[in-house]
Amino acid sequence: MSDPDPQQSMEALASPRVRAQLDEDLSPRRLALRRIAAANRLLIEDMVGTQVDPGDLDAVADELEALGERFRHDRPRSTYEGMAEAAMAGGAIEAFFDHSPLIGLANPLAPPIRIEMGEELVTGRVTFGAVYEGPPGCVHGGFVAAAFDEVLGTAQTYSGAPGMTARLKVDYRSPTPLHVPLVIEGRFTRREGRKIFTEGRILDGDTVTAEAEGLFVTIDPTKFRELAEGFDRRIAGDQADDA
Ligand SMILES: CCCCCCCC/C=C\CCCCCCCC(=O)SCCNC(=O)CCNC(=O)[C@H](O)C(C)(C)COP(=O)(O)OP(=O)(O)OC[C@H]1O[C@@H](n2cnc3c(N)ncnc32)[C@H](O)[C@@H]1OP(=O)(O)O
Repeated sequence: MSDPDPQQSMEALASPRVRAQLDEDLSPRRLALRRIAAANRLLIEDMVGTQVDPGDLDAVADELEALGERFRHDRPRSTYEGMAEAAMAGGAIEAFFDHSPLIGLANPLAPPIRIEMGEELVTGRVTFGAVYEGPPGCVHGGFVAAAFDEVLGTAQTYSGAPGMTARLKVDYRSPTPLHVPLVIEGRFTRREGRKIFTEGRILDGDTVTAEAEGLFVTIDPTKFRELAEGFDRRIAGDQADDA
């Protein structure tokens, strides 16, 4: 038996999360939405602890409200536009991850975490800014857990049959600092039937700030489509009610 072609196995591992972070082959709309999100992210970050003259704050609020009018819509809308059913069969689902609250380059709430996938190790790189503050100068524990969910959620794809998070255990070992480049490691450890076991840690240099174990349960991929379709139906229902 010949050894697996490393190039091929890397391609097999290339997750939509990783592809979602490339700037290649993006439509002008997606590129612009990423720019808007980046500007928005910076705005939110700089707003915390702003030195703007208190007398100018109302004028700034007026400007922001006027800008907000350009994006205003009065009910939730689907972000799945352009995601044909074929997307679930291996097409371009990375547009979905553009909106991820953790890695999404078109989502200003996302720090964003940058994901790399090695042969066995998933590495997330992130610097949490002021808006993620929990204890003074430190990342809020809920965001630490969210970061693990994303990175372990990527690591579980090495099982070949990924699913949804069933359980996430986090041990907070030492405070996780803001404004410092952090490395989040995630590994797939074993699979028992539908249960997929993962573990990970967050590193600030050599210091382990947190460790986690994640249990994922394999689901039929069509469940994601059902969730998306259910969401679309709920929105459509709301709109019909309002009509
Ligand atoms: C057009 C649009 C297209 C979109 C494109 C989409 C592409 C999408 C691709 C990727 C998206 C990824 C997005 C990132 C997300 C990051 C990860 C998350 O945040 S996920 C959100 C948080 N998680 C949930 O909301 C799950 C809620 N829970 C459930 O839905 C169910 O509980 C589920 C599926 C987890 C399991 O339910 P069951 O009915 O299928 O399976 P049962 O029989 O209950 O469990 C199976 C085994 O697992 C154990 N198990 C289940 N839950 C457990 C738990 N909490 N602790 C310990 N064991 C547990 C059970 O004891 C059982 O074990 P025994 O086989 O008997 O040994």
